[in-house]
Amino acid sequence: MSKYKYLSGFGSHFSSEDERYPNSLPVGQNSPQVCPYKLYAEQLSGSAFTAPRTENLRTWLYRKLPSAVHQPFKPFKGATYLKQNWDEQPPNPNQLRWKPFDLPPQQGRKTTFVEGLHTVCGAGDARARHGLAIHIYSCNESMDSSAFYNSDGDFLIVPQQGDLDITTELGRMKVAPNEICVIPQGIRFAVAVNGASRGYILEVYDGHFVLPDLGPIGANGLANARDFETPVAWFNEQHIEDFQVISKFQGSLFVAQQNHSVFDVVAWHGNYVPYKYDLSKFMVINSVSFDHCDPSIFTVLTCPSLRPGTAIADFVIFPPRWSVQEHTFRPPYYHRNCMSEFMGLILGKYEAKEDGFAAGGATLHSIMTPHGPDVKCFEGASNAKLQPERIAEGTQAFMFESSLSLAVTKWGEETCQKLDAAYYECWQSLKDNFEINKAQK
Ligand SMILES: O=C(O)Cc1cc(O)ccc1O
Ligand SMILES: [Fe+2]
Repeated sequence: MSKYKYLSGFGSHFSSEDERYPNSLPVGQNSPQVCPYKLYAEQLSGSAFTAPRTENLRTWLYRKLPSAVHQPFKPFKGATYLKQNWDEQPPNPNQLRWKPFDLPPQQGRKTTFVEGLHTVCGAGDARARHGLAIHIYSCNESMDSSAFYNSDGDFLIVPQQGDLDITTELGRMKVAPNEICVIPQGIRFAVAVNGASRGYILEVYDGHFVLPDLGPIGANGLANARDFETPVAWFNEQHIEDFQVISKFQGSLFVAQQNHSVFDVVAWHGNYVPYKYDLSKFMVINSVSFDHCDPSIFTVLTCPSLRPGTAIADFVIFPPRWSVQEHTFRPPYYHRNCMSEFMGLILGKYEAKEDGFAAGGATLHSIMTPHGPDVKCFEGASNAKLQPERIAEGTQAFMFESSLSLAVTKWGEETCQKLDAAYYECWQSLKDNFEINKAQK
């Protein structure tokens, strides 16, 4: 039997007990004078106590020891390239493309998920609770007797290579490439891997991810709430004497020692939870008449700003689908955007650029930076016979789209040595096809 069990739904109020400990959840109240099994009650708040009901997030944890039982935090020196300093480099308005980011070297010291966090770009300040960061993780070692939590915001994790076996305070989940997970602010988790693993992380400081409104689409479609999966309660019965808790706080990492595991939650209830989602379950909506729709139709999750309809960050995918538009240039249009567009590739090829944009790599088209299909894509799609066509079969590209203007770190621009200096060339041989013929005059 699989060790992974999930509760289905998004934004639900769940209750879960480790099946080995029935009746561990208090009935009818949160703080009994003495909890079942003499557990400690601890509330984890993901919103202000007074947030409106629709946004109010909290979970009650029933655990062997409260989280407060730990030694003082000290600086953690293990993750050299995790940054929240957006002034390392001068601003760069160019189209940027990265070749696949390195996996850790096979020889020598191994790297855990936390040690392998590399910040590529970002904006804002975790202290002001506004902004975001985009990281690449690259690791080949499981976290052992340690856990990580992010005091600064939520992590949306997009594995590109290697399955992640994630133990959280609320339970265990397996997240494979073409699946994603969200670990909300404060929730402790440990990542185990099997071999070299790599992926992308969108970190948001402002608030939490929600499903986009569907407007005229109606009550169903895009990412359906029932397809989100939250792990069931599980605690590690093994006693661990020497456990390290690593915290990201105001952009820096700290570590505290404690004589018990953080994975000691026997039961919990609430709506502030980690979850995973299989991208192949996305119900694609698109034009069945003419023209190319804006990519907002492919939004899986959004972290809204206070400005209506304007996201701190959207997580958008480009899934396999039928393309059927008539008298239409079907690939993405040429464009300039008042939003930042960071793209990654999980599998296969991206239709607007079949060459040069490889799985495990990335592109960044910053605010107002012009971009669009390369020459090959333009020529091909301008001359293609328009019949129904299955596109992006076996592929999955995604975009983190943000209303913030993102700065690239020194690691992103220099140290990683993956920037493709020739990227701009993909547009240079686009011809001026302008012609005035009789029919148009
Ligand atoms: O730039 C990109 O490739 C992403 C993108 C895709 C699309 O279909 C329309 C606009 C857009 O920015
Ligand atoms: Fe774009």
